[in-house]
Amino acid sequence: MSVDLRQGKIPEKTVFVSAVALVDIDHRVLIAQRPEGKSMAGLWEFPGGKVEPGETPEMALVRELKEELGIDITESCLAPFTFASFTYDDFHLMMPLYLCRVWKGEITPMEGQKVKWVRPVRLGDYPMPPADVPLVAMLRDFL
Ligand SMILES: Nc1nc2c([nH]c(=O)n2[C@H]2C[C@H](O)[C@@H](COP(=O)(O)OP(=O)(O)OP(=O)(O)O)O2)c(=O)[nH]1
Ligand SMILES: [Mg+2]
Repeated sequence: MSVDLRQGKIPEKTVFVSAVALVDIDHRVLIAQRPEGKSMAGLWEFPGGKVEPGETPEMALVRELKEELGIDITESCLAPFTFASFTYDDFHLMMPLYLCRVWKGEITPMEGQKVKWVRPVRLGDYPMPPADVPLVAMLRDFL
């Protein structure tokens, strides 16, 4: 008989997601509400999404920000900031968070999602996925 001595949840897979905090000149950060029909619908998140095979996290963000927000960013403007490593019920999330202060185009929610510019001290007013809680604390200290 084998006994599993590991404590807690054992994730069956790791999901690699790339996310970005867009920062405006007033040091506010853009968050977007996850649309109905997606997992964690209604929670507020940093823009981004799953890194597809053959992509770097930077390439994934260039693609996702075009798809989700209609803006162009260049990989060179993405500054690595921190990361989330969090075990959900059915997967482990690995999510680098970049900062980006420069983009081209008007922010346009392309998927009907709500977006908001929020001061870092007010981010706590918006329910976010549990993986994001430490990221919010770091943004509050840094920005
Ligand atoms: N984009 C983003 N995803 C987050 C954050 N926090 C967090 O736990 N996640 C989780 C939610 C999802 O399980 C996963 C992102 O997956 P997603 O479904 O939004 O990915 P995607 O944009 O590629 O969308 P899809 O094409 O798969 O529908 O990461 C966050 O701040 N931003
Ligand atoms: Mg997404």
